[in-house]
Amino acid sequence: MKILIIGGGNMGKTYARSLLRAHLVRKEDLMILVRSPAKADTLRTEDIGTVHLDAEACLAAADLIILAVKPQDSAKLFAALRPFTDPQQVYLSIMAGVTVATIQRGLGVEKIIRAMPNLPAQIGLGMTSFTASDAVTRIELVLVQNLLNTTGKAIYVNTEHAIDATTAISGSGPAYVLYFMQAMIEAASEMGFSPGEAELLVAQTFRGAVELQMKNDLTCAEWIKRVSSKGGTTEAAMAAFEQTSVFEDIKSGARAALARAEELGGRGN
Ligand SMILES: NC(=O)C1=CN([C@@H]2O[C@H](COP(=O)(O)OP(=O)(O)OC[C@H]3O[C@@H](n4cnc5c(N)ncnc54)[C@H](O)[C@@H]3O)[C@@H](O)[C@H]2O)C=CC1
Ligand SMILES: O=C(O)[C@@H]1CCC=N1
Repeated sequence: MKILIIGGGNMGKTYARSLLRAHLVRKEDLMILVRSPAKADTLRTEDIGTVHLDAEACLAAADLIILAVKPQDSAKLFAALRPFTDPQQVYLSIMAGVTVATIQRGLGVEKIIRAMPNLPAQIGLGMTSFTASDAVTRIELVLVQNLLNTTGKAIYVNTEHAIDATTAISGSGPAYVLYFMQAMIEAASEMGFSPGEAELLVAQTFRGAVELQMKNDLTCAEWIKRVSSKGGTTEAAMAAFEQTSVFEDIKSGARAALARAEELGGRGN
C-alpha cells in the first residue's frame, strides 16, 4: 500500500515517523507532498519518505492519502488535488472542523475518514477519535485504525459532532494542561525554585496525578479528597480555587474550541 501525506508540518511529520517506526509502510511506499521548496529540502534530509512538490506527480500512485494541512488551506488544496483523485482512494483527514461532506465535495471522492489526533502522537501517547463515510469498507477502516494506533490510542465515534468535540477536549487539550503547568511553574519560581527545579516539580506532579487517575477506578473528585488532609494545605488551595471561576472557565475554554471547530467547518454562527 502506498501512502501520501499532504503537509509536512507538526502532524504530517508525526504520522510519517510513526508509520515508519511501526513498519506499517516501507520508506519507498511513503510520499510527502509539501508546498515550499525550502520545506522539501529540509524534509529530504530527514529521510522519512519521498518528498514531492507537485500533486500530479504523486497523488495517482497513492492508495491512502492523509490530509494534514490547516483547515484554512483546505479549499485551495482540494482544487489542486481534484483533477488527479481516484474514487478507489481512501482519504484520511485530520483537519479541525472540515466535514466529511466538504471533503467529498471538494475532492470528488466518497471514501473519507475524519480523525482528530493530538500532539502527544509525536511520542506514541496520542489520543484520536475517528469516523468514516459509508463508502469506506470495513477492511479499509481497520487498516486506518491500525495506522492511528501507531500514534497512541484511537476510538471510533459515530458522529462528526464527536470529532469536533474531540478537537475541543483532547485535540486542543494538551495546550490547556500545559497552561495549567505554566501557572504552577511560575508559582514554584516565585517560591524560590530554580527554573529547572520548578519544571521538574510540576511535570512530575502532573505525571504522577495522571498515572494515579488512569490506573485506578477513583474519580478525580475522590483523588482530590485523598490528597486533602482535614484542615491542611490542599484544602486551603482548593478553597481558594472555589472562590474563583477557574473550574467553569476551563469548561468555557473547551466550549470556545468546539465553537471554533464548528466555525472552521462552516457551521458556526
Ligand atoms: N498541531 C496539533 O496539535 C494538531 C493539529 N491538527 C490538525 O492537523 C492539521 C495540521 O496541523 P499542523 O501539522 O499543526 O500544522 P502545520 O502548520 O505545522 O503544518 C501544515 C503544513 O501544511 C502545509 N501546506 C499547506 N497547504 C499545503 C498544500 N496545498 N500542499 C502541501 N502542503 C501544504 C504548510 O506549508 C505546513 O507546513 C491541521 O488541520 C490541524 O487542524 C489536529 C490535531 C492536533
Ligand atoms: O488548534 C487547532 O486548531 C488544532 C486542532 C487541535 C489542535 N490543534
